[in-house]
Amino acid sequence: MNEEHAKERILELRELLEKYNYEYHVLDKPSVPDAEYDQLMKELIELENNHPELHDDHSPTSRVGGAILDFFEKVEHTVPMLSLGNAFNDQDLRDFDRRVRDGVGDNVTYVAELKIDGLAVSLLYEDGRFVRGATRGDGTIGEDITNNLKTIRSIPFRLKDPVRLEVRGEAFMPKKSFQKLNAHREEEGQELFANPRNAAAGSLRQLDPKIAASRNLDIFVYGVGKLEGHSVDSHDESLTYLSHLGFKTNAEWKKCDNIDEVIEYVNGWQEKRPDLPYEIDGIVIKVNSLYQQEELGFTAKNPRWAIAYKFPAEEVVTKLEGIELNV
Ligand SMILES: CC(C)(C)c1nc(N2CCN(c3ncccn3)CC2)c2cc(C(N)=O)c(N)nc2n1
Repeated sequence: MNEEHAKERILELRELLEKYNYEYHVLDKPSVPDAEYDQLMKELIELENNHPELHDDHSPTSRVGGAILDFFEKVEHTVPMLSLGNAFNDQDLRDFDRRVRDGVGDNVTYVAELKIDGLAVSLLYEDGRFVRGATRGDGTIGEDITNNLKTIRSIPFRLKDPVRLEVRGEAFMPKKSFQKLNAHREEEGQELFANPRNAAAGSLRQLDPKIAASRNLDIFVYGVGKLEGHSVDSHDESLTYLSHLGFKTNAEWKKCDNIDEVIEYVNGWQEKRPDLPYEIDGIVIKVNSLYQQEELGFTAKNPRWAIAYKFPAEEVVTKLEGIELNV
């Protein structure tokens, strides 16, 4: 194929694949089967390899994780990603509720949500386009894993509104994908992952994005770090807005009018936990009003307006060379 023709074909494929990618990742309504998409992508990768002079960072090939990185760039979070205080029983939750009501009075409602057991990440959007994704790291400095996060299909590349937004979420590996991955690794005589959280973290820390792309990772977004171009007054409103924008939020969250309803929700999910298709390690409880969150503020490292109720570790039976251990 001569130079002129190759350039034409590359530009044509880039446009076509961007359209298909937008349909698949944002509209979730692909107009071509995956096999056709993959075939066109393969053709473009080949053509671009033969014509490095036509390289373009915003080619669709950059989405499927072309270049293997030597290291991850450091990223400073504009709004630090805090950690959470823990509660281990009902009394801890009642103590938390008392502290909150001492701070803001008795007219307080909570939002309770499942605590997804994965890896906390932050996604940055400018003009409604996904520009960068990073690990939580130590809460202030994380690692740029944009290329790996691009392989998570539930991360929208373009939002419904052109907002500048930093959104937080938990990337995770569904239980079924974890079981399949470990079964494959066992066949290959490779070391197994201990749990889905380690498998998700290990996958997102791969320098070769093609490996992350093969791990069927997913994400639930749970909060906003920074939001320009729109305003919300409460946490339940921000969750609703995030799903309007095209994000995947966890549908099990519940607005609770008092701590008794929170305790009921916590006990309910402690029972239903094994039936979920993903792992959770507890429940996160947040004061719903953003104004009251502001009033309550933070301790040295945790918000006073949120707490994580931790479930006891699940009974796991580990077969170790035929010896049954209950750990
Ligand atoms: C925005 C706040 C601070 C209230 C907050 N912080 C969270 N986390 C902080 C601690 N994180 C953390 N991670 C590693 C080491 C220390 N802390 C991991 C995220 C939340 C995690 C989940 C979840 N997992 O499903 C959730 N539904 N809501 C959260 N909300």
